[in-house]
Amino acid sequence: MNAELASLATGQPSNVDAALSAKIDIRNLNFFYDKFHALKDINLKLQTGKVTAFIGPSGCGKSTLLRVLNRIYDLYPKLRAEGEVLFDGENILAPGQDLNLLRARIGMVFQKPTPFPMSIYDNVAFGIRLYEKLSKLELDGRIEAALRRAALWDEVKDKLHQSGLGLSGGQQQRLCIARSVAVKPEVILLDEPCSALDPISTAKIEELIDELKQDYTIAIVTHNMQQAARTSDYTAFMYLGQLIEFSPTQQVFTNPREKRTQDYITGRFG
Ligand SMILES: Nc1ncnc2c1ncn2[C@@H]1O[C@H](COP(=O)(O)OP(=O)(O)OP(=O)(O)O)[C@@H](O)[C@H]1O
Repeated sequence: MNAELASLATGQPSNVDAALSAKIDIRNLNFFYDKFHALKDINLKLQTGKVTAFIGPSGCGKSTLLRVLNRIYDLYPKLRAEGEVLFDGENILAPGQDLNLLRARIGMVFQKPTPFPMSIYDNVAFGIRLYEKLSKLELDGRIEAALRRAALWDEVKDKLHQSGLGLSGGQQQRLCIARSVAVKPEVILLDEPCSALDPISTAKIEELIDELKQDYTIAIVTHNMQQAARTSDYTAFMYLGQLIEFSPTQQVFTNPREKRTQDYITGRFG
């Protein structure tokens, strides 16, 4: 078997040290919106402590894939996943999972900032209060740490008890990242986190991704090729529900294996 086929068969990107560990190992994943087959036999590994970018034309299944990873689809009837998603070796698609715990371990930040209609402090405290009983002092410490982690502390430290909805779009998105980080997840899923942001806020989020990857495994969906190239270690190119190419980011952007990847990244379609 040549390297490309081996890479697709194992879900391991080509040119990757096989000794790297997979935080999430997606095996033969198929996903259906009722009768519509949205993800077709996906095999892919998210390496621990790395950033994996998902790119591809609108409707190719990027967001669907991210939503499978923390089982958001369970909230809706007639949606179903087949195959396996191993998270530290355990299949999270199997019945009997504690979905609240899963969503704390695999956090998600959406395209549109979604702060809750409550104070900045309570937004970040929300998830912590669900899972842990902390003293006021401990909670204060955790909230400060999460806001610092999300590069937002300096901008909000004097107005923690004002509404999160009063922040700018870029600040709201960093608040959502702080809320996700506060519950100490292991994986963070970012679904086009910068699409509603200006270039300065976008640059801040990108810096943040770089910083966060020291502690977390990150997956990011983006339509911005420069952003994928800047922020990620690996890039997955999807098309019509299939994984077409999965390689180290530098390779995808300098020497893609597939013509369809080349056409997409050079703007020839999509
Ligand atoms: N709730 C739903 N019910 C039925 N079909 C859906 C649903 N959500 C998505 N789809 C379909 O599944 C396919 C994949 O959609 P998805 O949102 O994952 O694509 P995407 O690559 O993230 O697109 P975009 O870049 O535009 O956000 C599309 O054909 C879409 O129409």
